[in-house]
Amino acid sequence: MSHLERIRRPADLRGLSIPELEVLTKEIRDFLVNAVSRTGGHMGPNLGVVELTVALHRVFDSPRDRIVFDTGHQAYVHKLLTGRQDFENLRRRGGLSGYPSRTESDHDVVENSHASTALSWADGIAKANQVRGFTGRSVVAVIGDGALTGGMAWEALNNIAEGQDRSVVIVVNDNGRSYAPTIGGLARHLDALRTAPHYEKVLDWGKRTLQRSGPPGRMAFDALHGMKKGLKDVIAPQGLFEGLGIKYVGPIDGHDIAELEVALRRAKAFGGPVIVHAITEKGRGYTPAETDVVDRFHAVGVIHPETGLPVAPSRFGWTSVFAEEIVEIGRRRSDVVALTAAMLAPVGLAPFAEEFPDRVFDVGIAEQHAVTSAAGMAFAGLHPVIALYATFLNRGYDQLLMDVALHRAGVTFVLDRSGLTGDDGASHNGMWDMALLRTVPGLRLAAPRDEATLRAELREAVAVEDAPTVVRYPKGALPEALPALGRHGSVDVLARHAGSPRVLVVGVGVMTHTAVEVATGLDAQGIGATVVDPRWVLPVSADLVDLAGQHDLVVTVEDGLVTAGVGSALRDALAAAGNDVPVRSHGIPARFLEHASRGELVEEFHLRGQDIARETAAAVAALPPSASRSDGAPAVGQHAVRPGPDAQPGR
Ligand SMILES: Cc1ncc(C[n+]2csc(CCOP(=O)(O)OP(=O)(O)O)c2C)c(N)n1
Ligand SMILES: CC(=O)[C@@H](O)[C@H](O)COP(=O)(O)O
Ligand SMILES: [Mg+2]
Repeated sequence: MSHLERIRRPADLRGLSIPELEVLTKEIRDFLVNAVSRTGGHMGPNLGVVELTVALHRVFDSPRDRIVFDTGHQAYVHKLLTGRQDFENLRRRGGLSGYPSRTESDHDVVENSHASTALSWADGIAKANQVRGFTGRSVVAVIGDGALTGGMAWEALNNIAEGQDRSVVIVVNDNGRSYAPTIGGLARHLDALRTAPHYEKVLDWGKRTLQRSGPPGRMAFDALHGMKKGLKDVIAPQGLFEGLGIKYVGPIDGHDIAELEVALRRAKAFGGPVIVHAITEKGRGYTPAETDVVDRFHAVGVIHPETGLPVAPSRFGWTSVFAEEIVEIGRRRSDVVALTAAMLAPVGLAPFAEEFPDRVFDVGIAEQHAVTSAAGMAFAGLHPVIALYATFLNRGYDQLLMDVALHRAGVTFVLDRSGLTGDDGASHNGMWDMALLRTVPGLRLAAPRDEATLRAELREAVAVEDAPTVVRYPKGALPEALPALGRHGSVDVLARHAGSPRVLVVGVGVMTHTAVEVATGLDAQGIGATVVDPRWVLPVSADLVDLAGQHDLVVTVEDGLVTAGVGSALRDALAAAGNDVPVRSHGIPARFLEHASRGELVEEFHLRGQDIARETAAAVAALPPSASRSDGAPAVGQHAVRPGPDAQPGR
């Protein structure tokens, strides 16, 4: 039986010698490479925290001492050491979550995978321990150098510094990268601190050499030692943290368990706020990750463990289309600039950065700052395009509302991973953007259905200079092209089936493909359905309201919150127009979703074409006979016009 197999709980670590621990860490790395190669997941981040996590669980007494992981993507080792070693179904329905999960273990605290929150969690837990009289308990927050660039982290540091009698141990897991190398002044500061080992070595050399060379040498060393504070502030300027009132311990070799344990025990004994600065290597111990220049295997799909190469080559997807089109736009528009929150490559901005290095800005994991900085850029004559994953825009909602929209700033938001993403768990689904953005006055949101509409709607978006625009699309591969048969005003007509009563099926974005399947299913039952794509889905256009009002039943299908998305907006608009045509909305339920595949969630929420067709047919059968508003001929057709090349966003 391996050392790892004998670890059932953290206490089992404490009897191991350093040589045994070294065997254990090798076993853990081998386990991670083999397991994550089969399922996909966060390989690099977890290979970088093997020794750190072992040391943490040897020094602290989880769950009495709470250990909080920021973002949570680097908690696989923590799971292995707390009784969870079945990674067969990692990130799959019924298997382990890719993030901490309270239902899996009482060693887990934060399930949210949005970065930069751990210090605030730790501050809150420490305060609660104090108020409740729980003495002798430590709270540990493990935060990456990337997550430390998030504003929340600094709000928390400001507060943690106030609690000089609260034991908060902040472990900065500094591997110098988010995906790419971490940007900004903080990164430079951490770099400076990283050089500190040289500072200590210089001082040791001074002690050994100068003091042995007689009075002149001793005088020189005394002068050097007298300058220690000054020198240290120059060579190893931990003033930033100690100036806040937070003791700084480090930098520590984050792969030396003995050194880590000495530092962590010092920090634990300190009894107040303390930072342990651990220098780690993302992807350590696995050559394909160590040599990966893009992101050190930050997040991988299923790969060959020997080579690290993907088993299935990645397909040309939504992100690739955006990556191409934004470069084309950049060539035509010198005022267009791009912003990313530490995700340049994942959101598809690498080609833009390659061609326009002075017109792309990586702000770190700082979405709030990105949004308001973009408002400043727009005010000063640029057209910023902020590319984010949809779920991370949640963090910049107030800045979008009050800095961009209030000032009618022409800023374009490109939201990748919108809708159901699935395997990354509850906080990664891009399910809230349309519900949130419905509330923003003046904002216009487009949801392309295929490559052509993504290119067209992106071009239309950057042409708007007096309001925020949003273009949102899902994760992964592009669907087939879905050309329009015609247009009803600003609304694309995709399919028309005669029959009575008449149903209007409104598809939002990629869900228009499902809408077409719904109409086909209804047609087979003699129910006439017309399928439309509003393109600019929020605010709901007068053309769509007009069209809906001519039907006997309206069905909407969207990859967003069913309670507050396009369907509910259309229902409200029809009511405001005095039209009582029933509207059946299909979308994502307003609850937190367990990790599963996108397909499993689509099926669970009855969002397949056949599901919606079946439910719609039942609704039609229940319509009162008087409901029919016409002879069943499709309401569109006579008004249909060919779509213009770059139609203006719906007003
Ligand atoms: C608010 C937010 N924005 C973006 C992300 C995407 N993201 C996940 S991990 C990561 C990089 C984190 O870097 P770091 O904190 O240094 O941890 P490491 O992966 O290096 O261990 C990013 C940007 C996120 N999870 N949350
Ligand atoms: C933890 C985090 O936020 C990212 O690493 C995310 O898991 C990546 O998602 P994709 O794999 O969809 O790019
Ligand atoms: Mg990092």
